[in-house]
Amino acid sequence: MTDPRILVLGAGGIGGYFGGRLAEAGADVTFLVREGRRRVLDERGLRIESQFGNADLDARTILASDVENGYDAIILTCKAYDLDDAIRTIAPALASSGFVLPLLNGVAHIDILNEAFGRNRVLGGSARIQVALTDEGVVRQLNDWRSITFGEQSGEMSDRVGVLKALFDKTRGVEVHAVADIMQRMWEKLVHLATAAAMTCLMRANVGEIVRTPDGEKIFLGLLDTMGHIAAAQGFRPSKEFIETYRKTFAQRDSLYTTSMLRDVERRGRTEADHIIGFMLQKARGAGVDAQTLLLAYTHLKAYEQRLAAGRFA
Ligand SMILES: NC(=O)C1=CN([C@@H]2O[C@H](COP(=O)(O)OP(=O)(O)OC[C@H]3O[C@@H](n4cnc5c(N)ncnc54)[C@H](OP(=O)(O)O)[C@@H]3O)[C@@H](O)[C@H]2O)C=CC1
Ligand SMILES: CC(C)(CO)C(=O)C(=O)O
Repeated sequence: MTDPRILVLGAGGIGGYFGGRLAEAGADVTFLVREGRRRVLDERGLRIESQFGNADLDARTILASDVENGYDAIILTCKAYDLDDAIRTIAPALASSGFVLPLLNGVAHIDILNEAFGRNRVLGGSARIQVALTDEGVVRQLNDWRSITFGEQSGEMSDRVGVLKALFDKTRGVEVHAVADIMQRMWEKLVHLATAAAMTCLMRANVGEIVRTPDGEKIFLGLLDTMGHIAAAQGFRPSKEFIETYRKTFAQRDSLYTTSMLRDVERRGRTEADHIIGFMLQKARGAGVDAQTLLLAYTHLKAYEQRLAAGRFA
């Protein structure tokens, strides 16, 4: 597999950025999108705005109704609430020797994908980036985070992981890591994201705005510890280095850092509350970890969902 046919499901923030960077570097990339996104891509092309270089690309797109078999790699970039539909859509596209690389936040989707495709056809993956799709359909990168990390669930350094890494190595604006401990990395990312998303959504503020309140830093760091205990109870204790890094991140008084979940709330969209915050709460309960702030954040997001569903936002 030297020049894999790659299908990227979704051309939103993550799919548009990483798929776009691969296409820009000459990889064989097709985007599987829905009608609305296709219209924008056909009219305006795929535009990436980034401090690592803007790009205007003619993205090759297909709809679910056009799907044919034969893709060697499918990069899955939907939100968790679209996962079931996405699985149904990509299943006929995956070549018999092909694999799926999901870039969703969280870890719960891995079991679902394993069930659908078999564990040996599903890589683990994680993206550390802040990127959003603007109202005009532009993929806008918001800071200098730009890494993608992936690997076999088994830990093997397989040829297909090497091929994918080599393709990303050719791109600009992407740092790529092929790793032998992807599940540990995904859990660490979940500890980071769940802490950041719970706090930014609960307070409707960025990290700096929270830290500058009298007790914000204490609550933030307490929640980071709680998330670490939850991960440890699942067999994925975050490393000391990881905790030290994020203790600094969540104590930074001038930080402008926000999360994609807060951006979803602010645009009155659906969130991944169940997949990220609800999942961690459920694991906390199972392990007997005290998680009051997490419970509050989850309740807050579920109340928001009800208000959204009832159309009670002006
Ligand atoms: N944005 C960020 O900074 C980061 C996001 N993540 C994670 O990455 C994942 C994706 O997030 P993000 O890119 O921001 O989300 P977006 O909403 O920007 O993009 C998701 C895209 O997937 C498309 N999609 C969903 N289902 C289908 C389907 N069946 N067929 C075709 N297209 C489909 C959606 O299409 P449509 O427009 O038609 O609904 C949408 O454009 C999430 O799990 C998120 O938590 C991880 C790190 C950072
Ligand atoms: C935590 C962060 C910013 C890191 O990539 C993220 O994943 C998100 O906002 O969804």
